[in-house]
Amino acid sequence: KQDKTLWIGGMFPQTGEWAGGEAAFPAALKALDQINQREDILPGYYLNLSAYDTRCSPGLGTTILYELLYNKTFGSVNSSILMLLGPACSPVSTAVGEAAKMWNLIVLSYGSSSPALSNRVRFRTFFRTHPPATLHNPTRIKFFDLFGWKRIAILIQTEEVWQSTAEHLETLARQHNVHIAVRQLFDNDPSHAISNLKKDDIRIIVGLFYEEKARKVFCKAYQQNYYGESYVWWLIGWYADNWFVKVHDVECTAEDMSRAVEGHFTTEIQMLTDATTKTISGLTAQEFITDLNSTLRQLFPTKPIESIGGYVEAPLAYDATWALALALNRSLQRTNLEEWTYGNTYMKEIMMDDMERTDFFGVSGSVKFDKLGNRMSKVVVEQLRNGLYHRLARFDAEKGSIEWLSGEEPDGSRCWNYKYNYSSNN
Ligand SMILES: CC1(C)CO[C@@H](CC(=O)O)CN1
Repeated sequence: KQDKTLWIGGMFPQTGEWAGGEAAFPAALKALDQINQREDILPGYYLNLSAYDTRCSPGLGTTILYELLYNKTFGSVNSSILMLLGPACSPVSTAVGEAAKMWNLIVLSYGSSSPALSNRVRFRTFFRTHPPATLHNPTRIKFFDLFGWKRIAILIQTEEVWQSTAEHLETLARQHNVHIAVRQLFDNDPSHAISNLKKDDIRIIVGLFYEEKARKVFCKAYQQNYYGESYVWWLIGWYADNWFVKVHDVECTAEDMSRAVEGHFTTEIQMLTDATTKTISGLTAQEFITDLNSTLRQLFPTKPIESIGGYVEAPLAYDATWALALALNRSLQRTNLEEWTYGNTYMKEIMMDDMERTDFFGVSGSVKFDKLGNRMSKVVVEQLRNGLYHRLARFDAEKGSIEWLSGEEPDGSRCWNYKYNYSSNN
């Protein structure tokens, strides 16, 4: 008996500001193949994906949305897409997510970090397996509490994602009687902001900026002698590992930069679980990555794996595809999805409810959404020592617990404890 087809849309950027679709699309297709082989998921149906390249452009993403909505005929039957997998880039998710709710279309992103997307009024039907950038903040506050760091500054590049993350950090800080003494914004040149931090004798700084600006910040900090053991920098952890010695765009040497950045902490969302247990797909996270690596080597034979767009986020795309299929599988028990049309708010409410029930173990860890449609994940804390990043701890924001990694727990004797047990009462 020929299975009937259910359609979903897909948006995967292959070029642009963030070409996250390069690795995310193959990962999503792997999940789709595995799902369509499972008799217990959407029995009697074949889940088909109509995917497009958004080039990380909001305008193109919007035209693709209309194409998906109004190109009523997929394959041989008239059908509407039940949900949208993607977009990846925040600006595209902002445009598409705001419009999609008007068609009662659920949007499940695997790559958008903008805190603005947590607005449940604007993005009523938006979910994401990629946590918002604000998820770093509870981890930062936890460490400030731990070390009695009471007086903090935030150095912010003027971009929506960083400014809204800073606002969230300030709100959290107030609840934990941590004082955000200074907020310094900069657009392109951080020199003035850094001299202000120095004038205010700030010692603990949270840096919210992209990698290219990070190099500018630390070259200026080096030149103003605003670095060393009396300063504790908290940076974003997903820059390239050697970001500070790629000195092509700053006037400092790799030596200067290495001295300026030595000892800083980073926070990064964990996107591939360390667990060795089988996930919803039957594969362990390692088996998934090994299989993905061999596929990516074939697709991009000349590119080093880590430089393929969305390589780090690929587990989020794989798990998003599973989350989408499992939600539809639940809805199938309650309503006839073949009769779905975009005006059917009754069916939309069922699918929303079933998406909100998402709760399974995937390759990126436990997959669940909070009431704003945000993924909750663990956050890894690292420290740069002698130019190499060391994993210190993993923080579970949901439980508020820190898991110290191999011998890094602060026992008062280790180098990093005396070095950074700095109490900024000044
Ligand atoms: C960790 C990062 C690089 C943050 O930006 C995301 C892309 C975006 O939010 O536009 C992808 N993942």
